[in-house]
Amino acid sequence: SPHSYSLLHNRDDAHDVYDYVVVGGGTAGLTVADRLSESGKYTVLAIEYGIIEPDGRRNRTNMYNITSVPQVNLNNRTFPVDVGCIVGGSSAVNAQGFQRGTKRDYNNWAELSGVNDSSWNWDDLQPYFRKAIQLGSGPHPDIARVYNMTYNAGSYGTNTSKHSIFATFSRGHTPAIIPIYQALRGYPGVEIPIDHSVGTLGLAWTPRSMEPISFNRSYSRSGHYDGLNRDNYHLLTATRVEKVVFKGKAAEGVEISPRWPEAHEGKGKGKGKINGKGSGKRVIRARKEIVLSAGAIHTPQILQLSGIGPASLLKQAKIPVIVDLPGVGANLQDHAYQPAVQFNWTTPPPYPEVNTTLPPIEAFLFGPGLNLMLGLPGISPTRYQSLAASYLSQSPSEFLPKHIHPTIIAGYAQQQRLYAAGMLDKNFAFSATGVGALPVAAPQLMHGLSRGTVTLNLSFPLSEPIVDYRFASNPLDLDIVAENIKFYRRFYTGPDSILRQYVDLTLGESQPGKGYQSDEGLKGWLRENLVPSVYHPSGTAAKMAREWGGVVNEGLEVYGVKGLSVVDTSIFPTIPGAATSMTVYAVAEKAADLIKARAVVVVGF
Ligand SMILES: Cc1cc2nc3c(=O)[nH]c(=O)nc-3n(C[C@H](O)[C@H](O)[C@H](O)COP(=O)(O)OP(=O)(O)OC[C@H]3O[C@@H](n4cnc5c(N)ncnc54)[C@H](O)[C@@H]3O)c2cc1C
Repeated sequence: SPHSYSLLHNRDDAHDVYDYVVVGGGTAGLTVADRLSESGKYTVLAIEYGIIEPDGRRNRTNMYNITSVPQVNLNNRTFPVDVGCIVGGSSAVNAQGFQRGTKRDYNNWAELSGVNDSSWNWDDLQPYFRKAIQLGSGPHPDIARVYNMTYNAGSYGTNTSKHSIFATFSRGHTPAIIPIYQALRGYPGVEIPIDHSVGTLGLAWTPRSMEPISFNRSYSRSGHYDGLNRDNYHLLTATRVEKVVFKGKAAEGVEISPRWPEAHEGKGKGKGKINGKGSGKRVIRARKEIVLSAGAIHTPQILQLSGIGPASLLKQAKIPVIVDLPGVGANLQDHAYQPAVQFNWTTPPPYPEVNTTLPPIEAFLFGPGLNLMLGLPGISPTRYQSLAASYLSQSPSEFLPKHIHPTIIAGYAQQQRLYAAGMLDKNFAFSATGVGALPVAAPQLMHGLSRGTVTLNLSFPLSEPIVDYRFASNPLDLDIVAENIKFYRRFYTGPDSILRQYVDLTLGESQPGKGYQSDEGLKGWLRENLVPSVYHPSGTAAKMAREWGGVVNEGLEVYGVKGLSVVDTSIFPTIPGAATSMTVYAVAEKAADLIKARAVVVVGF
């Protein structure tokens, strides 16, 4: 019966009312649902469109099928918008790089709250990073010795319970990366932090979201769902939340529909339950709170379908307006992926004999977790100040969508002020590159200046939303990425480079190629080749002041209504200069504490 088994195969098995309904059984959703149900005091239902499947299979059945609109500044190319559609969400399918942003990233979040005493800053978030992420294991001692690999154990928790998320360092042993590693260590502008978890940048080793010993994926399902078996916690899969239903301004419940006409799981394996009743819609109510954790693409869609969003858009869609919140679906950010700057060795540099019993692994392109993260002063010592000055001189509305609401412009003006300061800071990332054994560098742009949108498809509101990254709508984005290319050209072949004896720029540069020397030439190449997303969408229901286009307050509660909160990457006011999953776990841990603190205990199911 559903009372003793937490996975519901059919929506008809769910109760009519729970204390909490969590929408989305993804990275944040399963974390929050675990924390809200762990005391046993509250009943919790998590609702997930995906099903229980093996992790890591990047195919179309565990990924939504969404394509961006043509990107006008990238030669009208379109891009896949990959988001996990599976229990565990994107944490079940992601690339497992595990990092947090720098101090400035989270201190900016506090600034963008518009309140003086915001606890969403670097210092106040660190205990939540330690609660969220346990140190699986540090590097193997041989690797630490050979590669000077250091890490800060104190950045992680020490819990070894299997109901945890683990950060584990690589056991990869790749002697062929040593020459590039040594050359980077001595290169001007490259600092050596203890690791990237301490809030500063440079050349350091990054763990992965892996369990120790087994090296299996550590993700929200393994750490926050498998084996919990709590009577007060149900997970309903293969079920779509279409919208939140209101009584006045109070969120009462969610309207759900089955993913398939007869929603059930385990078809053909004797596990599923088919009762033929699964095709209609149904409302499930929440006594205390509905938590939207559907991710940065679907959370804004659900809000808009529920009547919370820009009033002008809702009117066009003929959706009654519950609250006019122009920020819903605005402020979309991601990290952009720059195709590799690629050289060929004339003769590869020799690497030393390494005394270890570890088997070597091949890590030619990305290496065993060695990452170079740079701020703009490190990338472009000659231009960073002028780039910051020209950014600051822009009118904030200049590159936002036309006719955008004034509150969005006001919020962007704040972001612009903070990013212009960040451009002068060597610890505010504009470039992150995995380091491997080949003379190839494919940096990500970590703080784009453009802002995109997620909006309802007005013709088919229940189909996938319209995603527009609007990448390079702010032309300075391409200038910054061009500086990244020039950094790697200098590193491999410039006068300071100790690698230049192995690479000849004129002969060895296979990409972009020696034909692309001018800034205009490089930017043209980027328009044809750059990818605006590495699947880290963020910011579409931002925790910012309402007069700055914010959607949720300091408690992550949606402005203007009661009983509705958002906990996922949508609430990031600005994207951190780091892959996003570690941060969303910390956000979910903090959110669970905030939600519990405002709960009043009610007894009974
Ligand atoms: C291919 C890929 C590679 C990545 N690589 C990395 C990496 O190396 N390192 C890193 O840190 N980050 C990486 N990321 C990003 C990171 O995984 C995400 O930022 C993070 O997991 C998002 O968490 P979330 O809780 O916001 O959303 P998700 O984990 O995406 O969860 C949202 C959940 O809501 C469900 N849902 C959506 N709509 C509905 C609805 N209407 N009804 C019911 N359920 C719904 C979805 O199915 C999903 O399970 C990657 C992501 C992808 C897709």
